[in-house]
Amino acid sequence: MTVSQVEVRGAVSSHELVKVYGNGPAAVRALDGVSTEFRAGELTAIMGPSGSGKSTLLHCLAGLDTAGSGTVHIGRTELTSLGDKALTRLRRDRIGFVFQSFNLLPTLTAEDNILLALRLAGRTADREWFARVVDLLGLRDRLRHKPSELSGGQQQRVACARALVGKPDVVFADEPTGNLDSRTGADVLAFLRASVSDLGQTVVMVTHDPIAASYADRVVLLADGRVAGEIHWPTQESVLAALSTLGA
Ligand SMILES: Nc1ncnc2c1ncn2[C@@H]1O[C@H](COP(=O)(O)OP(=O)(O)OP(=O)(O)O)[C@@H](O)[C@H]1O
Repeated sequence: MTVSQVEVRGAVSSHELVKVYGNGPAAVRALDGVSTEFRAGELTAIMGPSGSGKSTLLHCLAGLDTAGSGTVHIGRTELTSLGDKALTRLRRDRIGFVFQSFNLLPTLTAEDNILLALRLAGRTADREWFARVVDLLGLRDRLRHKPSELSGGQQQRVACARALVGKPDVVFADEPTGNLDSRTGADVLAFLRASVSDLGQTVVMVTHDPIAASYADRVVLLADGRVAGEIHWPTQESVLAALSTLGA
């Protein structure tokens, strides 16, 4: 398959992505030529040992960090060639984010948190889509609550709704269950899974957790800043076995 075919098919792709931190003898090659594709309508997990480059890759794919060389495409748009303004617009309009630490604004209600980015962009929410997302996430009776009045799992569900409400091309999730206990973590993973299976969204998630990875359609494995393999229809067992061969 040629690169251009990959660009058109994949929701997100990277080609020979290189990111070096620092310089001289202390330089760290966090990404060392990462070429990979994340397909539309799939939930993909990025896994690998600590320090293998997972967060750096996610941040470069999402336009939160810039690579030293190589390209990233979101659909047909080459993100790596965009100026600051266009990149900000692309992040706002076409990408959703879910972080480990929820990142909700404490003074706003759940509903206002969910809708804030759309309002700042001067867009109005598609009320039918908003209702589907809110119902999928079980947030209907929590919309008037502030984050401090919600449990950690509910706050992360609000963050998922915020990521999905603008119908982004892709949602990037960085350790979305890292701050949750296993039961509420399972709820959030089930919602991310349903956002793909039921709403047709595309999710790329960094995780350490083989259970979280087992919700994915595919796992992309990183080691030492390079793609070290992939697992289709991962199970906890297949993920653990693959990670142990990588020394994780
Ligand atoms: N801002 C930075 N400055 C210098 N080195 C960095 C910086 N961010 C990351 N690194 C280094 O780049 C490499 C990849 O880091 P990254 O955080 O992407 O790995 P990771 O796989 O997400 O790790 P973890 O699983 O521990 O979160 C590591 O060696 C890390 O120390």
